[in-house]
Amino acid sequence: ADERPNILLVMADDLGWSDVGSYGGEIDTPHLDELAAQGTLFTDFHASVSCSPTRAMLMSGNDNHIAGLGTMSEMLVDNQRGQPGYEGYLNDRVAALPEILQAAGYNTYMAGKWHLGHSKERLPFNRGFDTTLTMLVGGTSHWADRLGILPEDDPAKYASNGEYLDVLPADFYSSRSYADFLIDAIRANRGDGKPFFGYLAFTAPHDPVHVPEPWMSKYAGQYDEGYDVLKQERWKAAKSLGLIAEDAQLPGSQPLVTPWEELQLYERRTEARGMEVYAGMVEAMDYHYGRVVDFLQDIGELDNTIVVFLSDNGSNPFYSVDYPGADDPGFVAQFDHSFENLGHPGSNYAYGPGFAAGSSGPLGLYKQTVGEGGIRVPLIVSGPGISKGQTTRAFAYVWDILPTLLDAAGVEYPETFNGHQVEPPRGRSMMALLNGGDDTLYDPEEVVSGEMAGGKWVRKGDFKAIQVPAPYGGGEWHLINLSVDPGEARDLSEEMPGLLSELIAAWEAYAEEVGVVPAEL
Ligand SMILES: O=[N+]([O-])c1ccc(OS(=O)(=O)O)cc1
Repeated sequence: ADERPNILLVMADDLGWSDVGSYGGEIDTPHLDELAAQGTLFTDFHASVSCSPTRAMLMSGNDNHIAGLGTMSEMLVDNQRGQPGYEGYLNDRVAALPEILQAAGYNTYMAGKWHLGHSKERLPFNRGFDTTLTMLVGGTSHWADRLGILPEDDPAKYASNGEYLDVLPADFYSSRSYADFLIDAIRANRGDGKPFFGYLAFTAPHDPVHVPEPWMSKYAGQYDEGYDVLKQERWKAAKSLGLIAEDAQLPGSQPLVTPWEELQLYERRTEARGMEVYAGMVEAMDYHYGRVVDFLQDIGELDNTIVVFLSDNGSNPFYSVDYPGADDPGFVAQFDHSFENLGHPGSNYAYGPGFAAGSSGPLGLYKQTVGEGGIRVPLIVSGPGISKGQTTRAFAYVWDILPTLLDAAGVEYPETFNGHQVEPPRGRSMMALLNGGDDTLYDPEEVVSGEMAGGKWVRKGDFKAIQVPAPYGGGEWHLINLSVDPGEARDLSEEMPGLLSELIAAWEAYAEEVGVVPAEL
Protein backbone atom coordinates (compact mmCIF):
# COMPACT_ATOMS: atom_id res chain seq x y z
CA ALA A 1 0.00 0.00 0.00
CA ASP A 2 1.04 3.60 -0.61
CA GLU A 3 1.79 4.99 2.85
CA ARG A 4 2.62 8.50 1.71
CA PRO A 5 0.60 11.17 3.53
CA ASN A 6 -2.40 12.91 2.06
CA ILE A 7 -2.13 16.68 1.89
CA LEU A 8 -4.96 19.11 2.60
CA LEU A 9 -3.85 22.67 1.78
CA VAL A 10 -6.37 25.23 2.99
CA MET A 11 -6.12 28.88 1.98
CA ALA A 12 -8.17 31.75 3.32
CA ASP A 13 -8.51 34.88 1.20
CA ASP A 14 -7.68 38.24 2.84
CA LEU A 15 -7.97 36.89 6.38
CA GLY A 16 -6.36 39.24 8.91
CA TRP A 17 -3.49 38.02 11.07
CA SER A 18 -5.47 38.17 14.33
CA ASP A 19 -8.91 36.96 13.15
CA VAL A 20 -8.64 33.28 14.10
CA GLY A 21 -9.19 32.41 17.79
CA SER A 22 -5.75 30.92 18.28
CA TYR A 23 -4.28 34.22 17.00
CA GLY A 24 -6.31 36.27 19.47
CA GLY A 25 -9.53 36.84 17.53
CA GLU A 26 -12.96 36.92 19.16
CA ILE A 27 -14.53 35.24 16.11
CA ASP A 28 -15.52 31.62 16.83
CA THR A 29 -13.17 29.36 14.86
CA PRO A 30 -13.28 26.07 16.81
CA HIS A 31 -12.05 23.87 13.96
CA LEU A 32 -9.00 25.99 13.21
CA ASP A 33 -8.30 26.25 16.95
CA GLU A 34 -8.38 22.45 17.08
CA LEU A 35 -5.92 22.38 14.18
CA ALA A 36 -3.56 24.52 16.28
CA ALA A 37 -4.04 22.18 19.27
CA GLN A 38 -3.13 19.23 17.03
CA GLY A 39 -0.31 20.97 15.21
CA THR A 40 2.20 23.82 14.98
CA LEU A 41 1.25 27.49 14.86
CA PHE A 42 3.58 30.09 13.34
CA THR A 43 3.82 33.62 14.72
CA ASP A 44 6.26 34.97 12.09
CA PHE A 45 5.13 33.48 8.78
CA HIS A 46 4.94 35.67 5.68
CA ALA A 47 3.34 35.97 2.26
CA SER A 48 3.08 38.69 -0.39
CA VAL A 49 0.99 41.87 -0.11
CA SER A 50 -1.76 40.47 -2.30
CA CYS A 51 -3.36 37.42 -3.71
CA SER A 52 -1.86 36.17 -6.97
CA PRO A 53 1.82 36.87 -6.09
CA THR A 54 1.39 34.79 -2.93
CA ARG A 55 -0.37 31.99 -4.81
CA ALA A 56 2.41 31.95 -7.42
CA MET A 57 4.97 31.42 -4.63
CA LEU A 58 2.78 28.78 -2.98
CA MET A 59 2.47 26.81 -6.21
CA SER A 60 6.14 27.15 -7.25
CA GLY A 61 8.22 27.35 -4.07
CA ASN A 62 9.85 30.30 -5.82
CA ASP A 63 9.80 34.09 -5.84
CA ASN A 64 6.75 35.74 -7.45
CA HIS A 65 9.02 37.50 -10.00
CA ILE A 66 10.35 34.13 -11.16
CA ALA A 67 6.96 32.40 -11.31
CA GLY A 68 5.15 35.03 -13.42
CA LEU A 69 3.48 37.28 -10.85
CA GLY A 70 6.10 40.04 -10.57
CA THR A 71 2.94 42.06 -10.21
CA MET A 72 -0.76 41.21 -10.27
CA SER A 73 -2.15 40.88 -13.82
CA GLU A 74 -4.64 43.66 -12.97
CA MET A 75 -1.77 46.06 -12.19
CA LEU A 76 0.56 45.36 -15.15
CA VAL A 77 1.72 48.53 -16.92
CA ASP A 78 3.29 48.91 -20.38
CA ASN A 79 6.95 48.77 -19.38
CA GLN A 80 6.34 45.49 -17.51
CA ARG A 81 4.38 43.63 -20.20
CA GLY A 82 6.44 40.99 -21.94
CA GLN A 83 9.18 41.07 -19.31
CA PRO A 84 10.18 37.69 -17.85
CA GLY A 85 8.35 37.11 -14.59
CA TYR A 86 5.59 39.57 -15.51
CA GLU A 87 3.40 37.18 -17.50
CA GLY A 88 0.48 37.72 -15.10
CA TYR A 89 -0.07 33.95 -14.84
CA LEU A 90 1.85 31.02 -13.36
CA ASN A 91 4.50 30.65 -16.06
CA ASP A 92 6.41 27.64 -17.39
CA ARG A 93 9.72 28.49 -15.70
CA VAL A 94 8.31 26.56 -12.75
CA ALA A 95 6.66 23.20 -12.23
CA ALA A 96 3.53 23.63 -10.10
CA LEU A 97 3.03 21.71 -6.85
CA PRO A 98 0.01 19.78 -8.24
CA GLU A 99 1.91 18.94 -11.43
CA ILE A 100 4.73 17.43 -9.39
CA LEU A 101 2.43 15.51 -7.05
CA GLN A 102 0.24 14.30 -9.94
CA ALA A 103 3.34 13.00 -11.73
CA ALA A 104 4.39 11.30 -8.49
CA GLY A 105 1.11 9.36 -8.30
CA TYR A 106 -1.07 11.58 -6.15
CA ASN A 107 -4.75 12.26 -6.85
CA THR A 108 -4.99 16.05 -7.09
CA TYR A 109 -8.11 18.08 -6.38
CA MET A 110 -8.79 21.78 -6.23
CA ALA A 111 -11.84 23.76 -5.11
CA GLY A 112 -11.81 27.56 -4.89
CA LYS A 113 -9.75 30.50 -6.02
CA TRP A 114 -6.97 30.15 -8.58
CA HIS A 115 -6.12 33.68 -9.88
CA LEU A 116 -3.01 32.40 -11.69
CA GLY A 117 -4.27 32.62 -15.27
CA HIS A 118 -7.67 32.24 -16.88
CA SER A 119 -6.96 31.37 -20.52
CA LYS A 120 -7.70 27.71 -21.32
CA GLU A 121 -4.11 26.46 -21.11
CA ARG A 122 -3.55 28.25 -17.79
CA LEU A 123 -6.50 26.73 -15.95
CA PRO A 124 -5.65 24.71 -12.83
CA PHE A 125 -6.92 21.62 -14.68
CA ASN A 126 -4.01 22.16 -17.08
CA ARG A 127 -1.51 22.83 -14.26
CA GLY A 128 -1.76 19.48 -12.53
CA PHE A 129 -5.17 19.21 -10.90
CA ASP A 130 -7.23 16.14 -11.91
CA THR A 131 -10.57 17.44 -10.62
CA THR A 132 -11.44 21.11 -10.17
CA LEU A 133 -14.13 23.62 -9.30
CA THR A 134 -12.40 26.96 -9.49
CA MET A 135 -13.03 30.68 -9.42
CA LEU A 136 -10.41 32.12 -11.71
CA VAL A 137 -10.13 35.85 -10.91
CA GLY A 138 -9.40 38.16 -7.97
CA GLY A 139 -12.80 38.27 -6.37
CA THR A 140 -16.54 38.00 -6.88
CA SER A 141 -19.87 37.48 -5.22
CA HIS A 142 -20.00 34.42 -2.96
CA TRP A 143 -23.43 33.49 -4.35
CA ALA A 144 -24.41 32.03 -7.71
CA ASP A 145 -24.77 35.40 -9.50
CA ARG A 146 -21.03 35.84 -10.34
CA LEU A 147 -21.25 39.64 -9.88
CA GLY A 148 -17.67 40.91 -10.08
CA ILE A 149 -15.62 43.27 -7.93
CA LEU A 150 -13.96 44.79 -11.04
CA PRO A 151 -15.74 45.69 -14.29
CA GLU A 152 -13.09 43.71 -16.20
CA ASP A 153 -13.93 40.57 -14.20
CA ASP A 154 -17.71 40.85 -14.27
CA PRO A 155 -19.27 38.33 -14.50
CA ALA A 156 -16.49 36.42 -12.77
CA LYS A 157 -14.97 33.43 -14.56
CA TYR A 158 -15.29 29.94 -13.12
CA ALA A 159 -14.12 26.63 -14.54
CA SER A 160 -14.52 22.97 -13.72
CA ASN A 161 -12.29 20.23 -15.11
CA GLY A 162 -10.92 22.41 -17.90
CA GLU A 163 -14.25 23.87 -19.06
CA TYR A 164 -15.60 27.32 -18.27
CA LEU A 165 -18.76 27.39 -16.20
CA ASP A 166 -21.31 30.04 -17.15
CA VAL A 167 -23.91 28.93 -14.66
CA LEU A 168 -23.41 27.98 -11.03
CA PRO A 169 -25.94 25.90 -9.09
CA ALA A 170 -28.72 28.19 -7.80
CA ASP A 171 -27.87 27.35 -4.18
CA PHE A 172 -24.12 28.05 -4.58
CA TYR A 173 -22.39 29.62 -1.59
CA SER A 174 -18.62 29.70 -1.93
CA SER A 175 -17.34 28.12 1.30
CA ARG A 176 -20.03 25.43 1.46
CA SER A 177 -19.84 24.59 -2.24
CA TYR A 178 -16.05 24.33 -2.31
CA ALA A 179 -16.00 22.08 0.76
CA ASP A 180 -18.72 19.88 -0.77
CA PHE A 181 -16.82 19.60 -4.04
CA LEU A 182 -13.60 18.59 -2.33
CA ILE A 183 -15.35 16.00 -0.14
CA ASP A 184 -17.07 14.52 -3.20
CA ALA A 185 -13.79 14.36 -5.12
CA ILE A 186 -12.00 12.59 -2.27
CA ARG A 187 -14.91 10.19 -1.81
CA ALA A 188 -15.07 9.36 -5.55
CA ASN A 189 -11.53 7.98 -5.62
CA ARG A 190 -11.37 6.47 -2.16
CA GLY A 191 -9.87 3.04 -2.15
CA ASP A 192 -7.82 3.39 -5.34
CA GLY A 193 -4.69 3.14 -3.20
CA LYS A 194 -3.34 6.60 -4.07
CA PRO A 195 -2.79 9.44 -1.60
CA PHE A 196 -4.46 12.76 -2.41
CA PHE A 197 -3.48 16.39 -2.55
CA GLY A 198 -6.56 18.54 -1.93
CA TYR A 199 -6.30 22.32 -2.34
CA LEU A 200 -9.23 24.04 -0.64
CA ALA A 201 -8.78 27.66 -1.67
CA PHE A 202 -11.63 29.48 0.03
CA THR A 203 -12.67 32.82 -1.47
CA ALA A 204 -13.80 33.84 2.04
CA PRO A 205 -13.49 36.21 3.75
CA HIS A 206 -12.56 38.32 0.68
CA ASP A 207 -15.06 41.05 -0.14
CA PRO A 208 -17.87 41.35 -0.98
CA VAL A 209 -18.75 40.29 2.57
CA HIS A 210 -21.52 37.72 2.06
CA VAL A 211 -22.75 35.02 4.41
CA PRO A 212 -25.98 33.05 5.01
CA GLU A 213 -27.62 32.47 8.37
CA PRO A 214 -26.96 31.54 11.11
CA TRP A 215 -23.68 33.44 10.74
CA MET A 216 -25.29 36.52 9.17
CA SER A 217 -26.96 37.47 12.47
CA LYS A 218 -24.60 35.93 14.96
CA TYR A 219 -22.24 38.89 15.49
CA ALA A 220 -24.97 41.57 15.63
CA GLY A 221 -23.92 44.37 17.97
CA GLN A 222 -20.49 42.91 18.64
CA TYR A 223 -18.50 45.61 16.86
CA ASP A 224 -20.47 48.68 17.94
CA GLU A 225 -17.47 50.05 19.84
CA GLY A 226 -15.62 50.29 16.55
CA TYR A 227 -12.35 49.37 14.94
CA ASP A 228 -10.00 51.26 17.26
CA VAL A 229 -11.30 49.27 20.24
CA LEU A 230 -11.11 46.06 18.21
CA LYS A 231 -7.46 46.68 17.34
CA GLN A 232 -6.68 47.25 21.00
CA GLU A 233 -8.49 44.08 22.09
CA ARG A 234 -6.71 41.99 19.47
CA TRP A 235 -3.37 43.49 20.55
CA LYS A 236 -4.09 42.57 24.17
CA ALA A 237 -5.18 39.06 23.22
CA ALA A 238 -2.05 38.49 21.11
CA LYS A 239 0.04 39.43 24.13
CA SER A 240 -1.80 37.22 26.54
CA LEU A 241 -1.36 34.31 24.11
CA GLY A 242 2.37 35.07 23.94
CA LEU A 243 2.27 35.68 20.17
CA ILE A 244 4.01 39.06 20.44
CA ALA A 245 6.44 40.56 22.93
CA GLU A 246 5.16 41.55 26.37
CA ASP A 247 6.33 45.14 25.81
CA ALA A 248 5.03 45.54 22.22
CA GLN A 249 3.21 48.87 21.92
CA LEU A 250 -0.29 49.26 20.51
CA PRO A 251 0.18 50.59 16.95
CA GLY A 252 -0.95 54.20 16.62
CA SER A 253 -3.35 55.61 14.06
CA GLN A 254 -3.15 53.86 10.71
CA PRO A 255 -3.09 55.53 7.27
CA LEU A 256 -6.53 56.28 5.72
CA VAL A 257 -8.33 55.36 8.96
CA THR A 258 -10.69 58.00 10.38
CA PRO A 259 -10.78 57.77 14.18
CA TRP A 260 -14.00 55.99 15.15
CA GLU A 261 -15.06 58.92 17.35
CA GLU A 262 -15.07 61.22 14.29
CA LEU A 263 -17.46 59.10 12.24
CA GLN A 264 -21.09 60.04 11.78
CA LEU A 265 -23.60 57.71 13.42
CA TYR A 266 -24.74 56.26 10.07
CA GLU A 267 -21.12 55.62 9.11
CA ARG A 268 -20.46 53.73 12.34
CA ARG A 269 -23.55 51.65 11.81
CA THR A 270 -22.48 50.62 8.29
CA GLU A 271 -18.86 49.97 9.31
CA ALA A 272 -19.89 47.81 12.27
CA ARG A 273 -22.41 45.88 10.16
CA GLY A 274 -19.69 45.15 7.58
CA MET A 275 -17.47 43.72 10.32
CA GLU A 276 -20.35 41.63 11.71
CA VAL A 277 -20.87 40.02 8.32
CA TYR A 278 -17.11 39.58 7.85
CA ALA A 279 -16.88 37.82 11.23
CA GLY A 280 -19.78 35.56 10.28
CA MET A 281 -18.02 34.77 7.04
CA VAL A 282 -14.83 33.77 8.88
CA GLU A 283 -16.83 31.48 11.16
CA ALA A 284 -18.68 29.95 8.17
CA MET A 285 -15.33 29.24 6.52
CA ASP A 286 -14.13 27.55 9.71
CA TYR A 287 -17.34 25.49 9.82
CA HIS A 288 -16.98 24.27 6.23
CA TYR A 289 -13.27 23.56 6.72
CA GLY A 290 -14.38 21.53 9.75
CA ARG A 291 -16.74 19.45 7.61
CA VAL A 292 -13.83 18.41 5.39
CA VAL A 293 -11.76 17.43 8.43
CA ASP A 294 -14.68 15.50 9.95
CA PHE A 295 -15.11 13.64 6.66
CA LEU A 296 -11.41 12.67 6.65
CA GLN A 297 -11.79 11.48 10.24
CA ASP A 298 -14.88 9.42 9.30
CA ILE A 299 -13.08 7.65 6.44
CA GLY A 300 -10.00 7.01 8.59
CA GLU A 301 -7.65 9.27 6.62
CA LEU A 302 -7.13 12.21 8.99
CA ASP A 303 -4.22 10.69 10.92
CA ASN A 304 -2.29 10.27 7.66
CA THR A 305 -3.08 13.75 6.34
CA ILE A 306 -0.89 16.83 6.52
CA VAL A 307 -3.18 19.81 7.01
CA VAL A 308 -1.86 23.27 6.18
CA PHE A 309 -3.89 26.40 6.82
CA LEU A 310 -2.82 29.91 5.82
CA SER A 311 -4.05 33.22 4.43
CA ASP A 312 -2.81 34.70 1.15
CA ASN A 313 -2.16 38.19 2.63
CA GLY A 314 -3.47 40.42 5.39
CA SER A 315 -6.81 42.14 5.87
CA ASN A 316 -8.01 44.28 2.97
CA PRO A 317 -8.18 48.11 3.39
CA PHE A 318 -10.20 48.67 0.20
CA TYR A 319 -13.78 49.80 0.10
CA SER A 320 -15.59 48.31 -2.90
CA VAL A 321 -15.14 51.48 -4.99
CA ASP A 322 -11.34 51.36 -4.57
CA TYR A 323 -10.80 48.62 -7.18
CA PRO A 324 -9.70 49.89 -10.60
CA GLY A 325 -12.81 50.97 -12.51
CA ALA A 326 -15.20 49.97 -9.72
CA ASP A 327 -16.38 53.54 -9.13
CA ASP A 328 -17.93 53.57 -12.61
CA PRO A 329 -21.55 54.64 -12.07
CA GLY A 330 -22.97 51.90 -14.30
CA PHE A 331 -20.97 49.27 -12.41
CA VAL A 332 -21.96 50.68 -9.02
CA ALA A 333 -25.64 50.78 -10.04
CA GLN A 334 -25.93 47.04 -10.57
CA PHE A 335 -25.71 46.45 -6.80
CA ASP A 336 -28.19 47.07 -4.00
CA HIS A 337 -26.17 49.20 -1.55
CA SER A 338 -28.90 49.53 1.09
CA PHE A 339 -27.96 48.92 4.71
CA GLU A 340 -30.61 46.19 4.97
CA ASN A 341 -29.07 44.30 2.07
CA LEU A 342 -25.45 44.38 3.30
CA GLY A 343 -24.15 40.79 3.27
CA HIS A 344 -27.05 39.47 1.17
CA PRO A 345 -27.01 38.66 -2.56
CA GLY A 346 -26.66 41.79 -4.67
CA SER A 347 -24.63 43.69 -2.08
CA ASN A 348 -21.01 44.72 -2.73
CA TYR A 349 -19.38 45.77 0.54
CA ALA A 350 -15.73 45.69 1.59
CA TYR A 351 -14.96 46.73 5.16
CA GLY A 352 -12.29 49.33 4.38
CA PRO A 353 -9.13 50.46 6.21
CA GLY A 354 -10.60 50.83 9.72
CA PHE A 355 -11.66 47.25 10.28
CA ALA A 356 -8.74 46.04 8.14
CA ALA A 357 -6.51 47.67 10.78
CA GLY A 358 -8.66 45.99 13.45
CA SER A 359 -8.17 42.59 11.82
CA SER A 360 -4.40 43.05 11.71
CA GLY A 361 -4.52 43.55 15.49
CA PRO A 362 -1.06 44.19 16.94
CA LEU A 363 0.54 44.63 13.50
CA GLY A 364 1.05 47.80 11.48
CA LEU A 365 -0.83 48.42 8.23
CA TYR A 366 -2.83 45.80 6.25
CA LYS A 367 -3.12 44.16 2.80
CA GLN A 368 -1.61 45.89 -0.29
CA THR A 369 1.33 46.94 1.89
CA VAL A 370 4.58 45.37 3.08
CA GLY A 371 3.73 46.36 6.65
CA GLU A 372 3.40 43.29 8.88
CA GLY A 373 -0.39 43.61 8.66
CA GLY A 374 -0.05 43.08 4.90
CA ILE A 375 2.45 40.24 4.73
CA ARG A 376 2.44 38.45 8.10
CA VAL A 377 -0.24 35.77 7.90
CA PRO A 378 -1.48 32.87 10.00
CA LEU A 379 0.02 29.45 9.28
CA ILE A 380 -1.02 26.31 11.15
CA VAL A 381 0.22 22.84 10.16
CA SER A 382 -0.65 19.41 11.53
CA GLY A 383 -0.07 15.83 10.48
CA PRO A 384 2.10 12.76 10.88
CA GLY A 385 5.37 13.65 12.60
CA ILE A 386 4.36 17.24 13.33
CA SER A 387 4.51 18.50 16.92
CA LYS A 388 1.15 19.05 18.59
CA GLY A 389 0.30 22.26 20.36
CA GLN A 390 3.63 23.81 19.33
CA THR A 391 4.07 27.53 18.68
CA THR A 392 7.09 28.49 16.62
CA ARG A 393 8.55 31.99 16.39
CA ALA A 394 10.75 31.06 13.43
CA PHE A 395 10.62 33.35 10.41
CA ALA A 396 9.27 31.41 7.42
CA TYR A 397 7.91 32.40 4.02
CA VAL A 398 5.21 31.14 1.67
CA TRP A 399 7.82 29.74 -0.75
CA ASP A 400 8.79 27.25 2.00
CA ILE A 401 5.47 25.38 1.77
CA LEU A 402 6.15 23.54 -1.51
CA PRO A 403 9.54 22.17 -0.36
CA THR A 404 7.96 21.15 2.95
CA LEU A 405 5.12 19.24 1.30
CA LEU A 406 7.42 17.55 -1.23
CA ASP A 407 9.72 16.56 1.64
CA ALA A 408 6.78 15.03 3.53
CA ALA A 409 5.65 13.18 0.40
CA GLY A 410 9.19 11.98 -0.38
CA VAL A 411 9.08 13.62 -3.82
CA GLU A 412 11.93 15.57 -5.45
CA TYR A 413 11.39 18.82 -7.33
CA PRO A 414 12.18 17.92 -10.97
CA GLU A 415 15.04 19.42 -13.01
CA THR A 416 12.86 19.37 -16.12
CA PHE A 417 9.11 19.29 -16.55
CA ASN A 418 7.19 18.72 -19.82
CA GLY A 419 10.54 18.62 -21.61
CA HIS A 420 11.89 21.99 -20.46
CA GLN A 421 14.07 23.12 -17.58
CA VAL A 422 12.37 24.46 -14.47
CA GLU A 423 13.72 26.71 -11.73
CA PRO A 424 14.52 24.96 -8.44
CA PRO A 425 12.57 26.33 -5.45
CA ARG A 426 14.10 29.12 -3.41
CA GLY A 427 12.18 27.94 -0.36
CA ARG A 428 13.26 25.18 2.01
CA SER A 429 11.60 22.35 3.90
CA MET A 430 10.15 23.23 7.30
CA MET A 431 9.86 19.59 8.40
CA ALA A 432 12.63 19.84 11.01
CA LEU A 433 10.91 22.91 12.43
CA LEU A 434 7.52 21.18 12.41
CA ASN A 435 8.73 18.06 14.18
CA GLY A 436 10.41 20.11 16.90
CA GLY A 437 13.96 19.24 15.83
CA ASP A 438 14.98 22.78 14.88
CA ASP A 439 13.78 26.12 16.15
CA THR A 440 14.79 28.25 13.19
CA LEU A 441 14.50 27.87 9.43
CA TYR A 442 16.63 30.85 8.35
CA ASP A 443 19.84 31.72 10.14
CA PRO A 444 19.61 35.08 11.98
CA GLU A 445 22.37 36.37 9.69
CA GLU A 446 20.55 35.37 6.49
CA VAL A 447 18.64 37.92 4.44
CA VAL A 448 15.27 37.32 2.76
CA SER A 449 13.61 39.95 0.53
CA GLY A 450 10.37 40.59 -1.30
CA GLU A 451 8.68 43.08 -3.60
CA MET A 452 5.22 43.75 -4.97
CA ALA A 453 3.92 46.90 -6.67
CA GLY A 454 6.74 49.05 -5.31
CA GLY A 455 6.36 47.78 -1.75
CA LYS A 456 9.78 46.51 -0.64
CA TRP A 457 10.81 44.50 2.41
CA VAL A 458 13.97 42.79 3.58
CA ARG A 459 14.41 40.71 6.72
CA LYS A 460 17.55 39.84 8.67
CA GLY A 461 16.82 38.17 11.98
CA ASP A 462 14.37 40.38 13.86
CA PHE A 463 15.22 43.41 11.78
CA LYS A 464 13.17 44.46 8.78
CA ALA A 465 13.67 47.31 6.35
CA ILE A 466 10.56 48.42 4.49
CA GLN A 467 9.55 50.90 1.87
CA VAL A 468 5.81 51.60 1.64
CA PRO A 469 4.67 53.77 -1.29
CA ALA A 470 1.70 56.16 -1.25
CA PRO A 471 -1.12 56.21 -0.28
CA TYR A 472 -0.16 53.93 2.62
CA GLY A 473 3.34 55.27 3.29
CA GLY A 474 5.83 57.97 2.35
CA GLY A 475 8.01 55.87 0.05
CA GLU A 476 11.20 56.18 2.14
CA TRP A 477 13.04 53.29 3.80
CA HIS A 478 12.34 52.54 7.47
CA LEU A 479 14.15 50.14 9.77
CA ILE A 480 12.15 48.18 12.33
CA ASN A 481 13.01 45.76 15.14
CA LEU A 482 10.06 43.39 14.95
CA SER A 483 10.91 41.56 18.16
CA VAL A 484 9.77 44.59 20.17
CA ASP A 485 7.81 46.52 17.55
CA PRO A 486 5.44 44.35 15.46
CA GLY A 487 3.31 47.49 15.00
CA GLU A 488 6.22 49.10 13.10
CA ALA A 489 5.78 52.44 14.82
CA ARG A 490 9.44 53.11 15.66
CA ASP A 491 11.82 53.83 12.78
CA LEU A 492 15.44 52.97 13.69
CA SER A 493 16.97 54.38 10.45
CA GLU A 494 18.84 57.15 12.24
CA GLU A 495 19.97 54.96 15.11
CA MET A 496 21.27 52.13 12.93
CA PRO A 497 22.20 53.63 9.53
CA GLY A 498 24.82 50.94 8.86
CA LEU A 499 22.33 48.12 9.18
CA LEU A 500 19.81 49.97 7.05
CA SER A 501 22.40 50.48 4.26
CA GLU A 502 23.32 46.81 4.41
CA LEU A 503 19.69 45.76 4.11
CA ILE A 504 18.99 48.16 1.24
CA ALA A 505 22.02 46.81 -0.64
CA ALA A 506 20.77 43.27 -0.04
CA TRP A 507 17.36 44.25 -1.37
CA GLU A 508 18.92 45.77 -4.50
CA ALA A 509 20.86 42.56 -5.13
CA TYR A 510 17.65 40.56 -4.73
CA ALA A 511 15.77 42.82 -7.18
CA GLU A 512 18.55 42.34 -9.74
CA GLU A 513 18.61 38.59 -9.23
CA VAL A 514 14.87 37.94 -9.60
CA GLY A 515 14.28 40.66 -12.20
CA VAL A 516 12.12 43.28 -10.49
CA VAL A 517 10.75 45.75 -13.09
CA PRO A 518 9.45 48.89 -11.35
CA ALA A 519 6.24 50.22 -12.89
CA GLU A 520 6.75 53.42 -14.90
CA LEU A 521 3.50 55.24 -14.28
O1 LIG B 1 -5.97 46.52 -7.77
N1 LIG B 1 -6.55 45.52 -8.24
O2 LIG B 1 -6.85 45.45 -9.43
C1 LIG B 1 -6.86 44.45 -7.38
C2 LIG B 1 -6.45 44.49 -6.06
C3 LIG B 1 -6.79 43.44 -5.22
C4 LIG B 1 -7.52 42.39 -5.68
O3 LIG B 1 -7.88 41.40 -4.81
S1 LIG B 1 -6.97 40.14 -4.66
O4 LIG B 1 -7.61 39.31 -3.67
O5 LIG B 1 -6.91 39.48 -5.95
O6 LIG B 1 -5.64 40.54 -4.19
C5 LIG B 1 -7.93 42.34 -7.01
C6 LIG B 1 -7.60 43.37 -7.87
